[in-house]
Amino acid sequence: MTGQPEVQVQVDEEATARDAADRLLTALAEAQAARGSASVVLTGGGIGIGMLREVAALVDGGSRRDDVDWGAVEVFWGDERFVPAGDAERNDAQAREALLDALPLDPGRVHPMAASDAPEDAGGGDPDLAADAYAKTLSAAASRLGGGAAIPAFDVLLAGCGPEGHVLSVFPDSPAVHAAAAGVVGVRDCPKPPPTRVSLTLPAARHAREIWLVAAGDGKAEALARAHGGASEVDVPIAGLRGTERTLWLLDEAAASQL
Ligand SMILES: O=C(O)[C@H](O)[C@@H](O)[C@H](O)[C@H](O)COP(=O)(O)O
Repeated sequence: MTGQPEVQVQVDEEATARDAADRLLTALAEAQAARGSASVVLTGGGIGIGMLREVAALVDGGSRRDDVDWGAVEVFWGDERFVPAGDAERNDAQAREALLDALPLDPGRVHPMAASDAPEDAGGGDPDLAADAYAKTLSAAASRLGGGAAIPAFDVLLAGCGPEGHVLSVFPDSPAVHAAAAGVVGVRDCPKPPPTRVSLTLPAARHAREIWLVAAGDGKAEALARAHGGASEVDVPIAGLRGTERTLWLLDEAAASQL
């Protein structure tokens, strides 16, 4: 597991999202060159989706379009809002609108978390059932992509940061942050609406080769400083983000202002 994160700072949120997009295209292309496949874990939130729009701008007819063999990219989610399919609140709905629907992805390699109105045997109706269903999805993928028996060695896991240091749908001193096992959990009474979600645990996220925390705005500065200063992951969950090969914080000047 890597030590302190590598921090890269851009002038503002737009530049941070563009930098993250440029880096993601390079990382996916490098993963495919090295291993013949590439896997990315997407997240939600303003900059999590904003960077996907920047990827779309880079690949839309531009020189970067053919950098990545999109049919060989595996797409996962680090967390999802447990609402009906197609609900605009869903992270996968926002990702599809921002980027995915414009790419020649293999639908069989795009792995959304269950919607609340999915059939029960597909994880619908209860966030714990959805978590169990996603754990099975990850286990099947792990056998194809490599990594531990249950969790793939994701090439890049993207994460945002809340003002109190939450990441994915893992909040300070919550049941999810105390989940010691590498897995997927149902989240209830989430402080950030909508209240019911499904999320990877921090130990599951730490299977990723690279974890990129992408954050902007002075509202994140204190949490980032606390995490960088040694706070526990229970108190500041972003402190628990450590990739097996690299941990990268992509920040704007405001978010980095207290480091
Ligand atoms: O589903 C979600 O809401 C995200 O997974 C969440 O973890 C988000 O990334 C952070 O809350 C940052 O969101 P902003 O970038 O909008 O501040």
